[in-house]
Amino acid sequence: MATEALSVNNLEICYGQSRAVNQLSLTLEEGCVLALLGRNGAGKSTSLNTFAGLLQSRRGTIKVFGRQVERLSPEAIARGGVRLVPQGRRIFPSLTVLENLQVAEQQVAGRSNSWNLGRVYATFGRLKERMRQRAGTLSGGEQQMLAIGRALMGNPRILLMDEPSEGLAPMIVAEVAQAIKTLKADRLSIVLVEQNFNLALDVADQVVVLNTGSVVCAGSAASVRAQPDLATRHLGVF
Ligand SMILES: Nc1ncnc2c1ncn2[C@@H]1O[C@H](COP(=O)(O)OP(=O)(O)OP(=O)(O)O)[C@@H](O)[C@H]1O
Repeated sequence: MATEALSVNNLEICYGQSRAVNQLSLTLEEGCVLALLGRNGAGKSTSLNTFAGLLQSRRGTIKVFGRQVERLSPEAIARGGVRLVPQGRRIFPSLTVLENLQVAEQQVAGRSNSWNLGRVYATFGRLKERMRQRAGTLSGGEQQMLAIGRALMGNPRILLMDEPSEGLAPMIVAEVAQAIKTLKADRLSIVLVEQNFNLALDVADQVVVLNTGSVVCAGSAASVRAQPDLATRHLGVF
């Protein structure tokens, strides 16, 4: 039977009195990619930040490999194997590639520390070539690889990726897609927030579409692909 990596049930998330996400439920199976899609302001980043413990939900549960985490600190959730690749990358621009990776390194007690510098460099050859270069001088695509590499150095079991294709040229988006496929082949479980519909459908197994904080469609990537009008209605894709 498939193992549930992340299981979210009936989540409600508010900013003060304003409700950003309502009754969100989803299940991410181990080794799969779940794409969370929707227009600007749909509630995607809010949901992802809540899964990472950066925001507190008002209602609902979040389970990571069966363990309830919605009241834990971001640090405890990260130690439990959940790592966020934040929107805008948030690397340290004045540090080198190597230093960025080193400061992100975290040994996790009780779990095999399967990610290290060597493995990150083997996955992203470009980072190895540029390891002495200041991160702020990397191209957008390279910075995205570094942001993913930093998350990997924390030995995640679940990666939460917030719009990794943002601001990247199509050729580089293809590289990001390839990287996601490589990580999936390594059995990482991934929630991918995207506005790039084609990238999301290329790599995802499951798709959840949000509109103004509510789920308007959920299903396999194949079933979403078979509903072309959905993209126009909820995602602004023409
Ligand atoms: N810090 C905040 N305080 C108040 N409201 C917020 C805050 N952050 C987000 N919101 C609101 O919550 C809703 C969901 O925003 P969110 O950033 O999650 O959307 P998104 O789907 O990630 O959009 P985008 O693709 O533009 O990042 C929006 O209406 C937004 O204005």
